[in-house]
Amino acid sequence: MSTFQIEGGHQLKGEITPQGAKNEALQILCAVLLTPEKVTISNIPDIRDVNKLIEILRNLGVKIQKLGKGKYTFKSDELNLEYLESEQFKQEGSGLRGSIMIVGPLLGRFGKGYIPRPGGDKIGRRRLDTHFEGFINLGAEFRYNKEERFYGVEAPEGLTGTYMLLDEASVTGTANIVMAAALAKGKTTIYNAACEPYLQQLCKMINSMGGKIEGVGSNLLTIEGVDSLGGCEHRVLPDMIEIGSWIGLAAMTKSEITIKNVSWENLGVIPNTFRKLGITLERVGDDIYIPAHVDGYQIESYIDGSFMTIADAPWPGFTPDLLSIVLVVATQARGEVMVHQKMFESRLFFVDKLIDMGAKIILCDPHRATIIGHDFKSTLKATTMVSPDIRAGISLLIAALSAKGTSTIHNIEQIDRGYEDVDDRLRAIGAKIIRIDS
Ligand SMILES: CC(=O)N[C@H]1[C@@H](OP(=O)(O)OP(=O)(O)OC[C@H]2O[C@@H](n3ccc(=O)[nH]c3=O)[C@H](O)[C@@H]2O)O[C@H](CO)[C@@H](O)[C@@H]1O
Ligand SMILES: C=C(OP(=O)(O)O)C(=O)O
Repeated sequence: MSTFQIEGGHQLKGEITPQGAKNEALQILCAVLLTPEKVTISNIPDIRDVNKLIEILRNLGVKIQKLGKGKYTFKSDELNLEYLESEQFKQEGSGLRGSIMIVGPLLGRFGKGYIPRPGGDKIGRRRLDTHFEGFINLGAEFRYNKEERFYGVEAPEGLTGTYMLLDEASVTGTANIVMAAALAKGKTTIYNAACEPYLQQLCKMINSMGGKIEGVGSNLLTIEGVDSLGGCEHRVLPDMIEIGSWIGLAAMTKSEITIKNVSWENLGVIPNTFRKLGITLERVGDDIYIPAHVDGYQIESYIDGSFMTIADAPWPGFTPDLLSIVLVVATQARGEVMVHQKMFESRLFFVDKLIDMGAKIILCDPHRATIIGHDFKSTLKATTMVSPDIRAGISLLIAALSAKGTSTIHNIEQIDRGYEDVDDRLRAIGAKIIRIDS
């Protein structure tokens, strides 16, 4: 378990460039399995989850070449499908959430796909029903080995397109079904599809491989199956969750920061949600400029004067992955806000660490927390904490950077799952942070 030691209370200053998006990269990497031809992907973030998935692809027989930082070619022309039934795969496949998305392309192309119960954040129930109901709708046989927690789908005669209404707009579920349907016979219509930029990027990639997907960006996708898909080049978008994290960091440490090349048109309601907390952020070309908030920031109320709530919702609503950051930023705002995490039931429990640091938070129930901001009249106190999940981890890091004294965060592997070289990049803008590997 590695550790960060953080000396807080220093203003930061400078420019930071977001990494490629973790959750898009995980989808795009799985899509290389759709074709025997070469696929070139750039802006792949160098983070634990992505590197684990690349390792799984390599063990599956994908020929992988690194061309430079974040740029790789993949060729899935001679796959070793026996790996899918090995003990090694049972270990490796369960190491992250994103591995679930190898099932769709394998099922579409080879008529079978297997996966151990995938890992990822322990932030509440993370069911896979939407994925497997989708595959069953396309004609696959489903089996589940309860003891080994091992899932399998098979369709030796191939898949057949159909209409389906998803029970929920699952992000990885939609990606999985889209990839399977891209190689099914006939037309598939997916209603209540998730439509995050991650999915829009996946659909654009499949179309550039010769796929026929319409409705990209909406919750109604139509996929005309094709016999085979070809190679392509794809660039991963900047990580919108990292961008939101740096907005929160800038406000909370009263720092003047420019976030470079953010792809504004793909940020949805994220900038305005931070503005509701009173944070000033300006669009300068494709950058976000955040001035130093020397006089703090005032949470808005609704037009009728009622109390602000920030809640998650499927895209184009506010992403649940940024609510932990909103919550920590609110601890130093002027005013009160309720954070309502509707999707995950265990993602707010990390607030006890913030309460230990002196934050005024009432955890109303597992989904809702009310935060009464300090308006910097009282700084958070440094402490020792353990990072429970990726977004709580970065939120605790932001809290530590704003706190008085030296904090310690253990289990920073959780942060490394999704943030590339986070300590180096934050040191470059003035953060006092030391990594202690163990
Ligand atoms: C690898 C990856 O891409 N992970 C992301 C993906 O996870 P993942 O694809 O696993 O998440 P899902 O979209 O399937 O579901 C997330 C949670 O929200 C609930 N739910 C979902 C849709 C809905 O309409 N109503 C609803 O309540 C689900 O029951 C579940 O508890 O999407 C999540 C939701 O944006 C993000 O937090 C994760 O970072
Ligand atoms: C919950 C997240 O990741 P995963 O789905 O990989 O656990 C996240 O990125 O915030």
